[in-house]
Amino acid sequence: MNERHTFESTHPQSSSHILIKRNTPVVPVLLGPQIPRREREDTHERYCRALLTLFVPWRSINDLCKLTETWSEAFEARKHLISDDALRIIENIQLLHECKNDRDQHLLQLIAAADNDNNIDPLLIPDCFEKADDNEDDEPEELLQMLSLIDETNSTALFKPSSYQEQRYLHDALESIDSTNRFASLNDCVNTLNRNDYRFVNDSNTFVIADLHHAKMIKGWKRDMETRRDQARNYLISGDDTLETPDNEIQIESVTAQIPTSPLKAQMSTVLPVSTIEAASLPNKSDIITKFTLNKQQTFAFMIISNHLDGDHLSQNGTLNSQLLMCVPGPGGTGKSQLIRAITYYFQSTNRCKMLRKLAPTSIAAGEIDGLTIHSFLGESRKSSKRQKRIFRPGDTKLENEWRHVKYLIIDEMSMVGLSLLARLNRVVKTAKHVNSEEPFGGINVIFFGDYLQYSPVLDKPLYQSYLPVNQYTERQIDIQCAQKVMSQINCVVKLEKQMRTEDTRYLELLNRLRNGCFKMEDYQLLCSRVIGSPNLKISLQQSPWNEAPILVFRNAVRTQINNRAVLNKAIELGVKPIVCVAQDYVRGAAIDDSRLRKAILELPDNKTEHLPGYLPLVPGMPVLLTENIATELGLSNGTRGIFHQLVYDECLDDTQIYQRNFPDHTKFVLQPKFALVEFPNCKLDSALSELDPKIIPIGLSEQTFQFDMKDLLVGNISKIKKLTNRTTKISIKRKALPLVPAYSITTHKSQGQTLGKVIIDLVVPPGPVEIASTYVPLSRVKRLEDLLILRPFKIETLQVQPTAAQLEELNRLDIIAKKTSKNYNIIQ
Ligand SMILES: Nc1ncnc2c1ncn2[C@@H]1O[C@H](COP(=O)(O)OP(=O)(O)OP(=O)(O)O)[C@@H](O)[C@H]1O
Repeated sequence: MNERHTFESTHPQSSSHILIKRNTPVVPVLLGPQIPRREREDTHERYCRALLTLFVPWRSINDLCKLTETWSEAFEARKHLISDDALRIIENIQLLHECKNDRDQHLLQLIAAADNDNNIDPLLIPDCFEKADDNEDDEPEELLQMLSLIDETNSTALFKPSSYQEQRYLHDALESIDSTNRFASLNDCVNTLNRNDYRFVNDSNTFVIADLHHAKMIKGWKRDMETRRDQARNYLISGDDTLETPDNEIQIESVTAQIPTSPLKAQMSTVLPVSTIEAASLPNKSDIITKFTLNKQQTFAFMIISNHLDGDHLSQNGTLNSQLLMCVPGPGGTGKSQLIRAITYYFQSTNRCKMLRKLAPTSIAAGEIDGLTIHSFLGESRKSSKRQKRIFRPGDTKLENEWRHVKYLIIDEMSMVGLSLLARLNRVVKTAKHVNSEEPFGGINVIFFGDYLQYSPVLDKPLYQSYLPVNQYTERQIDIQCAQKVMSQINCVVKLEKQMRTEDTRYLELLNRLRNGCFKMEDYQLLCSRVIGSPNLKISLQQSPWNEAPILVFRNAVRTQINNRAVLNKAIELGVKPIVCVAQDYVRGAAIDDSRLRKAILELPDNKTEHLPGYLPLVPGMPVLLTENIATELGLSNGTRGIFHQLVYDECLDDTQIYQRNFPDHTKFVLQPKFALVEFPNCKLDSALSELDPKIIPIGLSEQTFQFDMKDLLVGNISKIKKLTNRTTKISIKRKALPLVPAYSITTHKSQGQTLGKVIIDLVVPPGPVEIASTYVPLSRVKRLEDLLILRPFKIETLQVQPTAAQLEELNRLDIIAKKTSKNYNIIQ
């Protein structure tokens, strides 16, 4: 029995807590932030404070540190009170910090070994490698106090774009849209709006005050959605409709001639743009090729994969590796998604859908192919901090169950997959499969789809990145090299070249020249004929269809401003009062009192606030984008388009003065929204939620934490600035808001992978590097030139960007493998 001690009766926790002294040695794991490093000057004070509170007996703060002492003086003065045992623990804490350097050295040896024999055991590489100093807490109280010392008139720029050119760019982009007639109602009315006698209708059907019934309904909807999401995910992972797979269940794979009959399965497999499936008996391969009207190249790829699945590859050319590591590259619109649908249908119709896993780097791309995001298998979500990452170990039954039956892995939108992301996935799959670590993905067959000339991954290196020697190896560098090795082993390539989306051959040829870096003067002239204001262009942006066409821009700040204007313009057209939801921001659980800080944070573009907007203007019938993955499995993810129907909110009084500058005087600010009802036409819910129409989804408040740098707000205080230079000026903000933004304008990045009806595109690129994707992605979203308008005159040079050397090298490599593939599989061509 361990020794137990009670607290004194005056101790606040005396009735609920006791102290236990363990008889056997244990390794304590401290919860909370890590103990700061001893040797760093900027963290030494915090180091002393942490050690004093942990190792020196104390009852009140005065026992630890006098008012006149610094924490390091207090620590020196009380060090003798720390026992020898405790001093050893302190040394071990420091040792732990130092061990991280040794670990790096160890990783260096691993990569050297990997270079020699490509034999990295995934279990030897740690799952989460954190830079030791990354996660030290900020001191918001101190920073907020400093802010209160600053004279408001001294602190000018609250939110300023990084450079003059950038500022200029944002200004010019907005001016160009303002000079069209797109927001004519807003411009005409701007004076009327601010006049007190102007009458707006309060739209009480759309904006409804919450009551008890709403509170009850939102709880029920949430539960219902969660159950349906789990069912859908379970089906996508295991092909089963049941929620749990018991650990000890013996799984027998049977191949029967039955078509899946579950309503969920039927519902998940109906996304067929070409024709509908009404299969009564098992179709053979040629039936599927006909059903999906696959072209020659699509058919070739389909046959390679389906033959491999059926074991027919063994009878092919004996030199072929039995593991299929395939790549299907193709420009936008060449039918990659269509081919994936046909492959999926083959797996389904032969009752082998458990063997196929479809993943994509973004939730929108995953939704396109009825797949899941790569991230959802890595245990990393946007919400979870580094410390909350799921750690995968061999023997993790949940992990093994998730991958038990998977034999084929489709990875779509490969241009957006980074080397480091691929390496992490490779490691997870190897751990799950428990098999020979030499084989990429533990022997699973992998098929990559995508177009390397489209947008590349954010904060990661593209898969085609060639090897660059580095001085110091980190886990990231090792990851990158592992993934490069995987990509170098691709053994089968089928290129898709026939354009299936674009109907306008002249425009198609223009797009091809653009992606190949040989854009001509006549192409430029053709595009110029679509610039708004061109003499022969007789269109009005005030009227359908152009008043509904999304405006594709490069910068989030421009997108936000255009959206605000578009919503206000629509409100005026409808004669309704403008309504704006304001986010609720907190620092350490408390609302922000300082009005400058509050305003500055609310005005941040939503790409800096974990996609929760500070201001969300709303008008009935407006297009919106969801900014959070509510249920990717049900087609409700970050980037999904919807139509706003209703807002339910609590009435609350607040000082709205601080928001007023951004919106007209008559705007109503909603500070406590409860939920919004949004129609998502492509949502995969099989039946309507209780009391709602089909496809209407309630979107509740979301909570996210992000960092805000107070430097710009603090610059006025010269005397304090020195103190700040050596430490962080960032504070953590917790925001509650609806995860929705208006979708009148979207960024070009978000448009990748979508076919759009009519679009208005800005082709003037912002300061900074330009890649082919910058113009190719937005221009290739439409089927015909006449579906496109260009916001303002642009330079031909923007469209004469060449593919990078690394891109060209990889495209050539894939070309060579494609030729070999064609020879090896000539029987099925
Ligand atoms: N074999 C086919 N028969 C008929 N229509 C097809 C075929 N292949 C593709 N399509 C149609 O062409 C359009 C573009 O196809 P898809 O979305 O599959 O291309 P993609 O290569 O995935 O494009 P992106 O890279 O932009 O996502 C779609 O409307 C699709 O239905």
